[in-house]
Amino acid sequence: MPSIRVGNSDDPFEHIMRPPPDETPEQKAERLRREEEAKRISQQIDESIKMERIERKKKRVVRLLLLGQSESGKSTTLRQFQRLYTPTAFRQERVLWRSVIQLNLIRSIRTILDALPSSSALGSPALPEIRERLEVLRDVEHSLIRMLTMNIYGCILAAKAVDCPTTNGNWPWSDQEVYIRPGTAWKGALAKLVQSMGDADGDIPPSPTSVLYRLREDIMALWTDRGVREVLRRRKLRLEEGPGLLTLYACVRSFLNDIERVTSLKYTPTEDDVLKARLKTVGVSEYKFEMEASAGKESGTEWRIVDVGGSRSQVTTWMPFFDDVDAIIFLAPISGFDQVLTEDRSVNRLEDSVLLWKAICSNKLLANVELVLFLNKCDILDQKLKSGVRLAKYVRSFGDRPNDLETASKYFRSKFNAIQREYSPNPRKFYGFCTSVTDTTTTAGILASVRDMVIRQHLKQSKLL
Ligand SMILES: Nc1nc2c(ncn2[C@@H]2O[C@H](COP(=O)(O)OP(=O)(O)OP(=O)(O)O)[C@@H](O)[C@H]2O)c(=O)[nH]1
Ligand SMILES: [Mg+2]
Repeated sequence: MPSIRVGNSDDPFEHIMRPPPDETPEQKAERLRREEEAKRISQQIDESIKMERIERKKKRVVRLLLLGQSESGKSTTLRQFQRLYTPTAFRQERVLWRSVIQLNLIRSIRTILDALPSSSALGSPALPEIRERLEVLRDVEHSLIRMLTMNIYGCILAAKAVDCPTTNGNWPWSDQEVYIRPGTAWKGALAKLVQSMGDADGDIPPSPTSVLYRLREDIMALWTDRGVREVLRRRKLRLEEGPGLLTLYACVRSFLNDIERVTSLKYTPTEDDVLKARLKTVGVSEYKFEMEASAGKESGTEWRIVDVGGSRSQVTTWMPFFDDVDAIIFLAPISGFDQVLTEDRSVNRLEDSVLLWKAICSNKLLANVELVLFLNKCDILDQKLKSGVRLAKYVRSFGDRPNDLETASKYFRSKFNAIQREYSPNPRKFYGFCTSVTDTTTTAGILASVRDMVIRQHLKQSKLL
């Protein structure tokens, strides 16, 4: 490329910038003033670029991965993070969960209806009529699923024939569980849908809210009927009572302990309801947020929490996220010692968790990643043991230790710790907590410890780089 040579200078701009030869003293003073001003502005810009760079370096992006089998409590843990660290957004989104919670409740009622024998010689004399009136809930369930699936633009939510056992499978939707696709887009889509309905309740016809309200007495009568309870007991539809939550069977979540509240016309989910709602995850989603100043932490810390689908077919999607992660929270729902996986009824839930834990501990890609173990669903474990289920019957090595929560959780903790010690490629510290992630008070303290540990680990890693 030809160069422009003017005078003795190699600088092509000198020629352009050189003052005119006939410059008057006034013009010169004005030029110098302008040059001084330009220099000041340029220095200001340089300074702000420098500051921005320092800020960017200081800004922490911490990555946390949630792992564990399906229904272990990963998404619930993520919601706890959201509740604690982005409380405003979490509160605002509560209304979007109403349809999911209504569906959870209706599912449980339908499971009970399906479990009842057709003979009318059962429970109170009014039961046959009650059952007949409740049949309409099948249609409501159908329309709620449709709304949560096809009607939401682009099938952001989807219903799929999954692994969910049914009592008699004679209903077209009985083996389907609604799940969410990755990302938070479903919330936006649902918000738009609720808005577009235009009515105060945000329902679609037939309004699930009004049907549930009309049937609330019947629902309560069904749920409290002694004959019905006896059938559920005989058919081994185990009732797992959590605080305010009652779980029927492995895959059916319900709000049967809150019928009056959930079926009211003005029902808006509470924060606890959102934590207890069941919406299966399929795929992997990264949730980004900055801690709100109101959450008591400095803003500017960006968190990226990855929530994965835990069912067996989903495990292969975890791998790409092993790179560049600061810490992993692994959830093992220890209440599942006497349960099987919904997707493979030949596999014991606890055994599956142990195998997954072993695989994570021994993974070379994760050799320097901190592992935090949540022995989850301790509330259900407690109730199970108190109701007389003997742990040693399912876990022989538990032997004749006392059949209580404290002994059982200590036992599990030491077993998981031993696996971690044996299989980790490099020695690592063991962080093991007994959790009930639906419980906000205890979980808040645990998540604060995890947060501090993750930030410490992140800083340590940054210094090593
Ligand atoms: N009682 C009780 N219920 C819990 C606990 N943790 C989670 N749950 C409930 O168990 C159900 C499953 O929890 P999720 O957080 O959806 O499970 P997940 O691991 O995300 O499951 P996938 O998305 O299928 O992988 C939800 O209804 C939760 O409210 C707990 O500690 N105690
Ligand atoms: Mg999930």
